[in-house]
Amino acid sequence: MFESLSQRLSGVLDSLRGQGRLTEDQINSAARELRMALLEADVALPVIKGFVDAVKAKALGAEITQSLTPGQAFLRLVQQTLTDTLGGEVVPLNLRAQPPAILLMAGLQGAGKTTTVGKLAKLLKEREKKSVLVVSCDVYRPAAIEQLRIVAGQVGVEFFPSEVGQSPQAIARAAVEQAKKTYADVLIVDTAGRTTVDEDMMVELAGLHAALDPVETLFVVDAMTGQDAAKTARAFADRVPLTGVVLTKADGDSRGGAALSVRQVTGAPIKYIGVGEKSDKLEVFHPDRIAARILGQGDMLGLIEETVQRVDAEKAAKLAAKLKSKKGFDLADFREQMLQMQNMGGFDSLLEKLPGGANLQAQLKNANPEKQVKRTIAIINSMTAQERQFPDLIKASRKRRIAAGSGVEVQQVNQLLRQFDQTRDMMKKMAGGGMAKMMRSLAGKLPPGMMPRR
Ligand SMILES: Nc1nc2c(ncn2[C@@H]2O[C@H](COP(=O)(O)OP(=O)(O)OP(=O)(O)O)[C@@H](O)[C@H]2O)c(=O)[nH]1
Repeated sequence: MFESLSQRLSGVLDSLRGQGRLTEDQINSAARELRMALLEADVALPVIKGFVDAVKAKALGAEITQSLTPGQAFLRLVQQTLTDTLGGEVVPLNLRAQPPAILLMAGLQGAGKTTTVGKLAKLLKEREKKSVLVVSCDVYRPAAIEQLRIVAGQVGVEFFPSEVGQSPQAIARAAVEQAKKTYADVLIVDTAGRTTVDEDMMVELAGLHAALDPVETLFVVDAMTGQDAAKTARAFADRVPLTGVVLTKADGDSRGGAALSVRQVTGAPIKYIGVGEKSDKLEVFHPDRIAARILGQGDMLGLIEETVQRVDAEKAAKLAAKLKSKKGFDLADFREQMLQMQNMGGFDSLLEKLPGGANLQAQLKNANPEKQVKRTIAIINSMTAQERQFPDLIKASRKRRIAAGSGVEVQQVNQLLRQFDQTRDMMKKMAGGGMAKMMRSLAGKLPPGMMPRR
């Protein structure tokens, strides 16, 4: 995410690290570098000016010039300014309305509106336990209505059919009636987008807004379009009161200009960030965590949340019980853990949240964890049930057979067995109550609604 900006900023900060003191000249030069990095990231000019002025003014103050570790103090200052520029605090989705809470989606064609409707519907259904109805008011393209129908089916929410030729407002009103009749908690209304901002689109959107009186009007915008994204958002915000922005395609090689400009240019907070095409690739936008990620500090809390959400709580509980039983932890359990890791949905998004910046991520990606997990599962699959239960008894001749059966070298079978031993030792230590303690303390730190409810 925002890789080039991340590298540029980390470069500026690295050059200050380890300095005993920072002179005014060094601060001015770092400020110039920051300005260049933000220009390259296609951040809107007034935002750059505000950012650099704020950093410079504070950096020249006593806190940094007299700090014993000025490089670190400067990093904290940039991180805080970056967080503020991205919006400061998380602004949660507002669903406080007489049901159905209506979410109106707006944006240009291809920005990712329909995909985002699906992602949002899934998130509300699975994490908030809301019943969701979706409807398309794109009466110009039957394919758009069909796309929403398919997306709704994929994420398992109700779809209200509409047809080309109907008026968008009539569709919207009928959908509200349907939502009331079926006691839906949330109604998400997808709208038609055009390739550029045009008057007809604005009039239609303003009409829909007036007819629906939505609790949220979310502007969906492609992060790849840089500061243009902020300008387009501004044009929309001038016509309908936007309550939030969804920044899509942040997984691409977007330079970061949209994320850094949108809040200040429109006043509307970024509420979600789209990080992939699949329906689970939508994250709540945490300005502080994104700032930390951009500066290579990682996002451990995000990583933990993602892990907790995706791990199957029931299986984890069974595993914990088994650890305490006489049988203990065996290779079948180890395989189960590997399958759960696969289930965590793409290692890329996990790696991105580790501290260490782009370089470490690249190194880890080269190690190809996905492939290693697959190989581990293949090796365990080639064993007999008894071997999985008592791996210590596997003889050399069997190791050769297992290696041949799973298409690997014997050395890799040995490596897996060593890895299993280490994991088993660790699990034994945790079984003494450590695991439960860790989970409880984690649960206390997570925002409500983040723990799995299975
Ligand atoms: N990589 C990536 N692709 C995305 C993301 N969100 C949407 N897309 C892709 O962007 C393309 C356009 O998305 P749509 O949801 O069809 O866009 P739309 O705004 O509804 O477009 P119209 O219906 O034409 O107005 C699709 O190929 C999506 O898969 C994202 O967060 N990451």
